[in-house]
Amino acid sequence: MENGNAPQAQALNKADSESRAAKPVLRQMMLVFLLVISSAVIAINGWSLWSSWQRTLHLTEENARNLSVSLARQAEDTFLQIDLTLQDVRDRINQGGIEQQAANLHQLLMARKAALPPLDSIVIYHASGYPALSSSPVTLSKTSVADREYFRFHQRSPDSKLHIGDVVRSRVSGNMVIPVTERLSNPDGTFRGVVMASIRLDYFRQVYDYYNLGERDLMALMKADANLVYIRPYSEALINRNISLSPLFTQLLTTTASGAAIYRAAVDGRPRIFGYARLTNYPLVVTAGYDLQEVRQDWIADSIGFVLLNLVLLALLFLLGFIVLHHIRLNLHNQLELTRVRDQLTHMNRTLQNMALVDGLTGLANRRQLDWFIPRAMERAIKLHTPLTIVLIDVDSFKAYNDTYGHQAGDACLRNVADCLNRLPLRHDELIARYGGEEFMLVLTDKTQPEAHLIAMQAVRAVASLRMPHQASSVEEKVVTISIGMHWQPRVFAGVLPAEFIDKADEALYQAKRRGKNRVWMSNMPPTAG
Ligand SMILES: Nc1nc2c(ncn2[C@@H]2O[C@H](COP(=O)(O)OP(=O)(O)OP(=O)(O)O)[C@@H](O)[C@H]2O)c(=O)[nH]1
Repeated sequence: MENGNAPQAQALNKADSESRAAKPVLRQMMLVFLLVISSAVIAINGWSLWSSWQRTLHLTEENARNLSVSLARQAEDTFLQIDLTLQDVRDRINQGGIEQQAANLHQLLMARKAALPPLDSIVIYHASGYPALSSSPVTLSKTSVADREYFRFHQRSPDSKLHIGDVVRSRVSGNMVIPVTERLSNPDGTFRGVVMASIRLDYFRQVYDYYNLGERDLMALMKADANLVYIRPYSEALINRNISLSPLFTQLLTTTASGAAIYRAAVDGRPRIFGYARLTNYPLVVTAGYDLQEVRQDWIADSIGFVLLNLVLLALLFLLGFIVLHHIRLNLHNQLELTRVRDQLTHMNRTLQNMALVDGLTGLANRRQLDWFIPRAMERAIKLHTPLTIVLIDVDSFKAYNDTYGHQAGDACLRNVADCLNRLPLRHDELIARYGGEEFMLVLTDKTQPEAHLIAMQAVRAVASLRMPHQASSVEEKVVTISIGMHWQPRVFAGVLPAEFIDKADEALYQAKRRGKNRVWMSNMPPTAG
């Protein structure tokens, strides 16, 4: 029975170790799954955020470019009106002189100034630099502008084109103004003077303030020589500053007249997303720049909800994964417990079964098993047309043995006899059982009569050869012996009862006893002494 426990214990250990081995594999699989999922979520979100940032940059560039183009058109319109006015004044002077039509020209200057809000004043200067006529209705200033950059430019240059000068503070009005001038030439080409329309810098402040921009965003109007004309946010210190080292002038404007790019502003070094446009007809450039840091902060503020939501989802996914893992572990543990309990029950069942079918003293099959076995053996013999033998064994003079050596010694004697019988060469479909008291029984299948008889003889000789002393024995050798009665049937027919077989064997045993014990008696064969 102990041997029967070993496979069960092995199976139990196997299931246990398999389950233990399954746990880390499952945990690893789940961790890999979570890792793959989280990597995918992070990658998708990263890609999505990157795309969103690129879209934001692209849109901001578009906005900056559109804004700069719009500012360029506005500037173009402003300067065109002034250009036309200056051309008109110059043409009239060329036709009729200044002094000759002073009253008319004065009226014209006043009318044009009134019609053009950006203008601070329109002044006609003599070649000496002193004003000849002005749009001002009051007394003419006596201040010379011969030292002004624009005046010296026209003195030097015979070019009759419109000139936009550096921003100056008007000596008449005190306002910061952009002098827009044209040269007046005598018929022989010599310098006759300058006609100037000054645009109030404040006008650009009004125009640029109209746009709704962030505090660090920037708009600027520059001359083509990279001198700043106006900048928002306004700083007087920056007016007329030259920013020719800006990438706008070193790279961008060298290839395209308008566009957008990210670069550090020359005025404060902050990176911005700039749109830029060069005016078509005038030597001016405008830029509009959105502060990159502010754009990024706005984008982060817009994206933070999305990122947080995804992080929460990721956290939930992990939580769910660990809950599932926990449940799988629990399930495995429960399965293992169930397997263990089932195996224990099976083991207990087998133990009970063995206890019910095995004789406690000798370890041989008991009477219950024998009663179950004989009908099966008979059925098999009927079906296969094979012989069947019942061998009944009785220990000789056993009462006397008990009386002589005691009941304990009697039990030991029975165990020795049982061991001896157990060593007989029986097949797996044959049985040796304790029939009751000091009686044993062999059920032999598919054996010829001589074969069966030989087995019985072997049993008698084997027990006698144990030479267990038995002083009270009626046998001459005074050792423990057995007597055997057996019945051999070449064919078993349906309807024959086990009791009929046993009775015949019992009768034969009686004969063996009667004829001196320590021998075999076969019901249908002559007796043979042991
Ligand atoms: N020690 C012991 N004795 C048992 C056991 N079962 C039966 N006996 C004894 O076996 C004896 C059987 O004696 P009997 O049936 O009179 O036959 P016998 O003395 O063997 O005489 P013969 O059969 O004629 O040889 C009885 O005294 C029983 O008490 C047992 O399990 N242990």
